Amino acid sequence: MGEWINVKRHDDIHTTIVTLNRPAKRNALSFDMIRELSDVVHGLHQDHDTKLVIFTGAGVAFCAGGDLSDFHGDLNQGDALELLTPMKDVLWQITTLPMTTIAWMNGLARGGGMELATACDFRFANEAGHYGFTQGQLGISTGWGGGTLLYERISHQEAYYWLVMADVRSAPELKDIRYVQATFTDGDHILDHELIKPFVARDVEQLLHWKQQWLDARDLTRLKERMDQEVEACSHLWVSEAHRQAVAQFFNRK
Ligand SMILES: CC[C@@H](C(=O)O)C(=O)SCCNC(=O)CCNC(=O)[C@H](O)C(C)(C)COP(=O)(O)OP(=O)(O)OC[C@H]1O[C@@H](n2cnc3c(N)ncnc32)[C@H](O)[C@@H]1OP(=O)(O)O
Repeated sequence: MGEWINVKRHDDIHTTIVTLNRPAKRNALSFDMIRELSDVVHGLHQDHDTKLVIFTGAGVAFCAGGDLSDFHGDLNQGDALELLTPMKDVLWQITTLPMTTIAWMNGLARGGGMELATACDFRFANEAGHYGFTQGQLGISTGWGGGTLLYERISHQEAYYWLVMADVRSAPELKDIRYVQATFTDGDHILDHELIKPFVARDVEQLLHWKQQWLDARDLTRLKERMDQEVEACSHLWVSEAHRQAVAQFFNRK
């Protein structure tokens, strides 16, 4: 078991649950966590016996995005580019995993936490949570490639509008724009949940085939280029006064 990322394999049903485990910080992704998550995801790429991977968070949050103590407001553009890139690589690796992936959004998510969910094939959201691509409120744009991925998940019009509004939405609102497949209220026992049972019922070959079909339907070279461009664009906004002030305001809020 890792320090920040728990991995629980259920070999009998070919399913693995990956849990971000930093509840006191709302599972905000520090550099250490990103390194650990990267190792986990690379391991999954070599795993030919798993058909389903479920990403979730411990405590009340799915993920509060990048840890703003690590991704702080005083980085220069080059440093921001360098520091944002590893998580973009993780999101790329998650997107291209050979098995079906689900974001079980057990609670709130913000910023990069939404990007992580967007890298998964399907999303289910707790009705108690609230969710936002709030980067626009921080003077930046999505920095890990998740804005690009959002255009793969929902209509271009809704994606564009949400990124500009940068607002926080309820789970039913996410369902309205088809960002999540369904919402839930009782999500503690993931594998027993009615929403997950149909995935578990499919066999390994079926799920691997459908995932490959999804990957084949995309221009992955262009998708990767667009994710790289997104990180570059975010790194330029990172040095803006609006961003520096927004991060300072977050830490001074209490
Ligand atoms: C870097 C990549 C970039 C991207 O590509 O998008 C990003 O992800 S930028 C980060 C975007 N995320 C945010 O702006 C979220 C900031 N956090 C919040 O707005 C709130 O904390 C919350 C997530 C809505 C939760 O609110 P609440 O339940 O009221 O808890 P607290 O605010 O008291 O937080 C508890 C604890 O967690 C720490 N925390 C939360 N989020 C982060 C974060 N992103 N980075 C670092 N630390 C975070 C918060 O400081 C509290 O710590 P303590 O004060 O020590 O208790």
